[in-house]
Amino acid sequence: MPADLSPIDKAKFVAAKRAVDLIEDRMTVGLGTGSTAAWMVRCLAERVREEGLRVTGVPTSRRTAELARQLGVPITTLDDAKWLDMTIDGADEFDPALNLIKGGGAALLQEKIVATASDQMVVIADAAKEVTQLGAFPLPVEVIPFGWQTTKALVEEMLVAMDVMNRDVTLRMNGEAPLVTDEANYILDLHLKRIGNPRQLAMVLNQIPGVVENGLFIDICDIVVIGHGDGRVVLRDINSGETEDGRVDFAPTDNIFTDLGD
Ligand SMILES: O=C(CO)[C@H](O)[C@H](O)COP(=O)(O)O
Repeated sequence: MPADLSPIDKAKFVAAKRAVDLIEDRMTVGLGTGSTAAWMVRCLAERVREEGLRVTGVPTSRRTAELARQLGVPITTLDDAKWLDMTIDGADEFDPALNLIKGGGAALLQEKIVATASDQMVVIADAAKEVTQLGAFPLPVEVIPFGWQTTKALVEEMLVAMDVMNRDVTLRMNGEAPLVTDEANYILDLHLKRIGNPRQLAMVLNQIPGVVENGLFIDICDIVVIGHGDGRVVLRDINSGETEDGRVDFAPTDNIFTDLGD
């Protein structure tokens, strides 16, 4: 086991491990995208290997599909699965109502479709992702490349009309070129600092021609599992109102480190 794993990676690992314990035999599970979700795929692969857990994963990105394949987690498409028991995914921010900002890894479109098609969405996060108000993390908005500058201008106009004070909008780049998502779209990042009414903003953004989807996940997340660097794990369930405070031993097997590519 690498001795130099950072506290943040330990926090991501323990959150992922606790969430993977929620998976039952024969479930169909949405597999999120990002560094925390990658820990989840590794922990899930362990259960498949060690316990013979029968699970079918629905990946939310090409990256996650590739990792699942490498680690031997059976996967299918959303069209095949149609409906899922659970999705486990990371987030860039979550608020007290478990509303989220997602899309830091540019997979928000597939992530939202898969999470919405699931009985339960479980978010796994290190404690730094918890905020009282969303918006410090730039809000990703997926737009089609055709006429993206017009779409950007329309987004800016809408932010003025909504009296949003901080409204810098930038095109996400990948080196010199625009970043292209798995669905061949672009991402606009909205630097808003704080979002007063996330529900309203999410609805208004999706009315703009050229906008495919936005990274606000409203009323989608059911459970958040918050990991800490010392092994403490807090699980909050928005439906039952219950909070569980526990620990996960940081004792991953060597196997789990075989694919630390992120
Ligand atoms: O929304 C996402 C990808 O589109 C990720 O879940 C989000 O960016 C969190 O990533 P990480 O776990 O690496 O912090």
